[in-house]
Amino acid sequence: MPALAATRVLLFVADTLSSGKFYGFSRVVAPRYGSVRFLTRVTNESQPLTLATLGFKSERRTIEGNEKNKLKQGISTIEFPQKREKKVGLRRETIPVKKEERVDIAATLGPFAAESFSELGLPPSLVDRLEYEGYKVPTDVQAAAIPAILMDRDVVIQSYTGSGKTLAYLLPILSEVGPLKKEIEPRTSSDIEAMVVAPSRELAMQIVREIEKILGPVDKRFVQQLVGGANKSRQEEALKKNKPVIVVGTPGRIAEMSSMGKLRTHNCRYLVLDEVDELLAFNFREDIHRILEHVGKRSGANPKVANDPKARRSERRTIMVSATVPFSVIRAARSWGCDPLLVQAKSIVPLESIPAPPPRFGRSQVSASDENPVSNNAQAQAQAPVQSLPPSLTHYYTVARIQHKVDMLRRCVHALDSNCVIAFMNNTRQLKDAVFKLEARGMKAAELHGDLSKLSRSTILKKFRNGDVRVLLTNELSARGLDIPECDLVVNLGLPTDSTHYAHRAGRTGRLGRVGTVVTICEESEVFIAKKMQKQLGVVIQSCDFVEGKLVIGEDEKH
Ligand SMILES: Nc1ncnc2c1ncn2[C@@H]1O[C@H](COP(=O)(O)OP(=O)(O)OP(=O)(O)O)[C@@H](O)[C@H]1O
Repeated sequence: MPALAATRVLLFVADTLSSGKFYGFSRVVAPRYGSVRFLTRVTNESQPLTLATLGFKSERRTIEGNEKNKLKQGISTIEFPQKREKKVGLRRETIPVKKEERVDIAATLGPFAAESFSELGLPPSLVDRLEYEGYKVPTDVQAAAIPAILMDRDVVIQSYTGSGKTLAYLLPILSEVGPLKKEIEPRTSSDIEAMVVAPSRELAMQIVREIEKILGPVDKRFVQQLVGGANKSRQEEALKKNKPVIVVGTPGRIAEMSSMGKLRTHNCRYLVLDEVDELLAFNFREDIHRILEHVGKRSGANPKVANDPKARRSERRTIMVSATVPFSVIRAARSWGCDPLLVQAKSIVPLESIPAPPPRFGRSQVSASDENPVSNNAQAQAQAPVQSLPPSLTHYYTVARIQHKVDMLRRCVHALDSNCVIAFMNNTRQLKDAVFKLEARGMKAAELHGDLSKLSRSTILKKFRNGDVRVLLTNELSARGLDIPECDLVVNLGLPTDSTHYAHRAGRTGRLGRVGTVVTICEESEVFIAKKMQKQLGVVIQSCDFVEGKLVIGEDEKH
């Protein structure tokens, strides 16, 4: 790190957030990496925290005329494959991708927006790999989180589903550990340097694939999956043979390997808890506790550190991530992290500045918006009330008797001409029956749930991703983190238990600015739940019906 930058880091760390002031970015010219952004203190405390108020945006060039066109066409517009070939039933047909599926990140640049990854202080080797894989413009949450993590801060990252949170934490980690890191020096130990924990095998494997993609085919051995249900001795052998720098896994398998002494994590520099609010659930508590206690802890080596809990904590960076961050996460992050920051697409605030929500009584269901710390934070009042759902989603509900719900699903898929559908049910035993009914009517369907073997689960997901399955019937297992960009429709056959669950299910569609539709099929007696969620999430859930192959909006909604 250049001397000037190092000085700023020290100043920054010394001048802690105890002053209650917010921090932003400034640019330092670093000979090796071009210009790099660093956090500095904001002088004008009365202004909202944006790149402009931080003197960040002002450094951006204004792009006009031809250059703007070029930027839109070449640099900043992400283009998805224009055609998706898919087998529907026995027919094989080519489905053109909808026009709206072109995501123009540059057109929606927010206050923390950056025009390139190199602007954010990532090393050139990593930026080259990103370019090669087609990642050219950072999303808002990436532009905010990457510099904050590079500044060695503990963070909680909250941003709506499909907004690119995975790369928001992976890129700063990959710029510090592994073959693409800034300072290339020979590795002196075979210790794990970064660990990512995710609540499901599918999500953990998805993160592994994302890291492998960035590392490239030669270096992908530097990441190792440690998911439950997979062969343990093979995982042990791979750890010994490949000496990975990053491990990604589920809490149970990681905790098991750790207690068996198979994982060398005392020098681990980064611990990521992805879908942290889910990882705080009771069933993961013991494993997560073990992980937090053992990863990146060198207590004993330095008696001064061993006696000071805060110093011990600060040996490792703790990064917590989710689209939904209830106050329980804020509380946990405060006790596990060291002066952590809450990083969102358009703001960065110290967690200490977030007040506890007022106690509430008599609520049967938890409200995502009520529990969202930001809506309780005066700093963030100007922000949209819905922060866990992408704005590109359209929400509907329709009414059907329980025995007609699957048929309503089929009519809904036809009317919306959807080709990649995830339908949620609450009871695993009903999934098989629903698949049978859809297949009998010529609609390719498959079930996905936790009772299937790891191999069956990955085979079904592969088929769904490839377009060999049109409707994936599943339960809560698939609600979190699953990234299938082509998914254009989510259907709730069984109602989600609360608005947090609604948000994660709904977020499987409309990824990264794509259009998406969410339809909840209620019984008459369940309509009030859909209306309650509409209020809690701050979205419009319109009533509709599917008649003669068309979607018809309910009469009362038209007025
Ligand atoms: N800068 C970028 N440019 C293009 N594509 C991107 C960029 N960042 C992320 N993506 C893609 O966007 C999709 C969604 O990203 P990701 O899965 O990280 O979202 P998320 O915010 O973690 O969602 P969720 O809350 O549902 O877990 C992925 O397919 C990812 O590869």
